[in-house]
Amino acid sequence: MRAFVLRARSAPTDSQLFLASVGQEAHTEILAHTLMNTIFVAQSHRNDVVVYLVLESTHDFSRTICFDTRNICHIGGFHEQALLTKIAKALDISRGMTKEQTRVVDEGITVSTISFEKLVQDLAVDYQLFMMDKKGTSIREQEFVGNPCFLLTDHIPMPKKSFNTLKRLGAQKISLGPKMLFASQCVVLIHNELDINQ
Ligand SMILES: C[S@@+](CC[C@H](N)C(=O)[O-])C[C@H]1O[C@@H](n2cnc3c(N)ncnc32)[C@H](O)[C@@H]1O
Repeated sequence: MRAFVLRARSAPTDSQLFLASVGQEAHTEILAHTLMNTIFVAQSHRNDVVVYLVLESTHDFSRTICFDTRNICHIGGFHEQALLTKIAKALDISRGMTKEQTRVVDEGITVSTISFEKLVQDLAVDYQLFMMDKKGTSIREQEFVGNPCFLLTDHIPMPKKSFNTLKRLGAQKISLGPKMLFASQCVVLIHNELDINQ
């Protein structure tokens, strides 16, 4: 399995605010683009990928929306609007949830009130964590054994305190080259590298 975590620090957990933030400062379209490129291939979707979108602009708890491609049946299309609608639906379903609760959104899709820190601690049990960083080891020099999990952010960088948590969990920094890319571009390059080498 390949896992991808997009930590969207500026993404609102209120569905209406989330949808209204497309093209605005929070750039919530990043979530749809990243989801699209992580899950879909031409005429199909991958079936060995789990994507976690962590939305952190909230009055109560972060929302972690999980898309597990082993169980997803019909997501409603791969265009931006379909994916944004699905995320907004998950946010609506999550209203009123207490800390560390999970609800089913659709087949293969869940929403949880768990934080990024708790999520990565849980993922570290089954996955080797890789933090995407322009200054890390080149992905072409990295050997992948077992299940990799790639950690990305939106346009707001990872806060310093998270680095200590990630270091403790053995996360390694991986680079895709000298240009600063969108998260949605990173996932294409990561998939391609693994597709060729695994
Ligand atoms: C638009 S970038 C985030 C930019 C953010 N302002 C920063 O300074 O980290 C989105 C995500 O892609 C990752 N990323 C962008 N270019 C990369 C590269 N060349 N190699 C590895 N990761 C990259 C970043 O680490 C981040 O997780």
